[in-house]
Amino acid sequence: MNWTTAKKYTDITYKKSNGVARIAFNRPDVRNAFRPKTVNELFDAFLDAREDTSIGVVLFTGEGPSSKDGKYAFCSGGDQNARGHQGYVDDDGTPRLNILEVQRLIRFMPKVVIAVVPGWAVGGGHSLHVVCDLTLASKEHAIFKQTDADVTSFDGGYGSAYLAKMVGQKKAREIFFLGRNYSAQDAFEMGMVNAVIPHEELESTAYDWAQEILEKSPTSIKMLKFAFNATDDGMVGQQVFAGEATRLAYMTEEAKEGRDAFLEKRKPNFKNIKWFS
Ligand SMILES: CC(C)(COP(=O)(O)OP(=O)(O)OC[C@H]1O[C@@H](n2cnc3c(N)ncnc32)[C@H](O)[C@@H]1OP(=O)(O)O)[C@@H](O)C(=O)NCCC(=O)NCCSC(=O)c1cc(O)c2ccccc2c1O
Repeated sequence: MNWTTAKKYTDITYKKSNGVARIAFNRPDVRNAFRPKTVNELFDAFLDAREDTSIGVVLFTGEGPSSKDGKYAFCSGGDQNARGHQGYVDDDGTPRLNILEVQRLIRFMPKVVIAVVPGWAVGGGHSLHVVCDLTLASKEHAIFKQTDADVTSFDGGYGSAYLAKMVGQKKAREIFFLGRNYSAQDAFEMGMVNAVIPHEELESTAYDWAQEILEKSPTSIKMLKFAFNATDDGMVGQQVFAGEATRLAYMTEEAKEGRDAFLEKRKPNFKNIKWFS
């Protein structure tokens, strides 16, 4: 893996290598909790990865270990020190819940996002792994836990409802209502983790998975992602899928005839276009 720093940030790291982007929380001493600054940086990096046509897969992870106690974390959710009256308070004093915008960016980007979980995935950090397309977890250090009900928070979107699609209603309710710790193996058996990987091999395995995906047809991968999403995302899911279908339609001869006819101020001639079934 030959990572090159794509952009320098304060709260995250952002690197690229051979078609893969790597975005990582970089606040290991607070278990990679996110504050508004972290979330703004995440949004910026994910947007760059979405727009970079050389990138097909994003690895989303957490730097570590903590300099205080040597423990690893993917993310422990919203930084409780930054939590104000109505949300997580920005430098300008505005309260925000903008991690949900990052969730939507991950969900709707036409690229595969893999959560690479080296340690704790907790609260809003748990929800982030849920919204990613795939999750790989450290055999020794990954722990999954939902603390929302301990801190009067509730991710009522993908974090809970989509989790229930993944692990079943009873199990999802147990995860949220009891807030217990689950190992990588527990999470794998529930269906919310794709593979349990020895810690030392976690990053290289994630990179190998990314390279395997990059051997596939980009159009197939993005249409499949949007098709998987569509059944759970309602009209927005249909819109995102249809947007890509429109792009494919724009590439046809009949679309070019429609555009040219308008520009040439004539009636379009679709007579030679076949009605394939
Ligand atoms: C993650 C833990 C279970 C780890 O426990 P452990 O015993 O290993 O470590 P410590 O507790 O000693 O933590 C070490 C160090 O880190 C600090 N820290 C950890 N997590 C946070 C945090 N989230 N915010 C601030 N600081 C944190 C901790 O204080 C220690 O500092 P020292 O100075 O003492 O060294 C455990 O740490 C834990 O339970 N953490 C809290 C998890 C949590 O409740 N997260 C918030 C859930 S709510 C949320 O994330 C959320 C955010 C949103 O923006 C939403 C938006 C819209 C809808 C829903 C949202 C949402 O649910």
